[in-house]
Amino acid sequence: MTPRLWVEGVSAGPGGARAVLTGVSLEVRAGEVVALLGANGCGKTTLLRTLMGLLPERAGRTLLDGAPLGRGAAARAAAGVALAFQNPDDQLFGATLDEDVASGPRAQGLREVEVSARVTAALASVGLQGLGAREVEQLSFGEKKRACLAGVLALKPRVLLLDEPTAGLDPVGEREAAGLLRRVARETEAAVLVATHAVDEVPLFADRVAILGEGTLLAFGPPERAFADADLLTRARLRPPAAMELWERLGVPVLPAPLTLDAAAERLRPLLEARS
Ligand SMILES: Nc1ncnc2c1ncn2[C@@H]1O[C@H](COP(=O)(O)OP(=O)(O)OP(=O)(O)O)[C@@H](O)[C@H]1O
Repeated sequence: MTPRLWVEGVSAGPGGARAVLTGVSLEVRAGEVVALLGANGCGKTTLLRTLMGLLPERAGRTLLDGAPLGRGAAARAAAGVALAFQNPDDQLFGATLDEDVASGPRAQGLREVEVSARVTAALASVGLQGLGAREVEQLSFGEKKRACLAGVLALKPRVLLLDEPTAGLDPVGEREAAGLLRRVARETEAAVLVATHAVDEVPLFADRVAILGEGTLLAFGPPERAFADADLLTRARLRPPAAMELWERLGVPVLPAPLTLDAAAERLRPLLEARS
């Protein structure tokens, strides 16, 4: 099946600087969530901005449902690509939350009744219902991060690029966001690519994981495979999810290691019960 988003040998870099990333190839299927991991400065934001058309591809190409995407952010937005920025102040410009989230659907030329329905649904899905009249400037940082997510959800994009959407959220909010990402991908059939440092949450929301490092893509596959190579993770300045690390530190011989705390608990419980 043709993937919704197909990144083929893309090299990317900001401004006049040399390419930060070379020859990155990955794909995101419709309804799938792919987590983009890597150390600070490895090029996650650069890749997302390039896919959005805010930076030119220095080599390679990007396809949507098998057709090459046009150049530039306007062409890519019109094709259904949307990016939620890492820094909310780069994205939010409406006076109130309602106005901000409405601006995207309004620019798509939708009727006001549909715009209003999209705003209500988007704010509810990120847990900001009832705050629509609040001034954007008054929102807390975590609320601004949710507002950024609401803004792109309201666009109903075919490809959703999210730059560290959970950074700055409280721990419960971080878990809720993981569930939300999975639900959004499944329900809207969007291809979702998420740059993140939240390794413990990644197995909760990502179908596949792309690891960036050393100026390129070091691994791409399901979480249990992408996190399996300890040397590769060290080179990428990453660590596996805590549940997997615990398994390794305890030296549990039963592999594969669990990826989540729930999975670890389920596997350890019978062992502990057998001892008591
Ligand atoms: N306008 C620019 N000119 C020159 N270099 C830049 C510019 N913008 C970013 N860079 C550099 O490009 C590299 C990649 O930055 P990028 O923001 O893509 O990293 P990142 O993986 O998103 O990092 P983080 O996890 O810290 O958000 C960094 O070394 C950064 O300093």
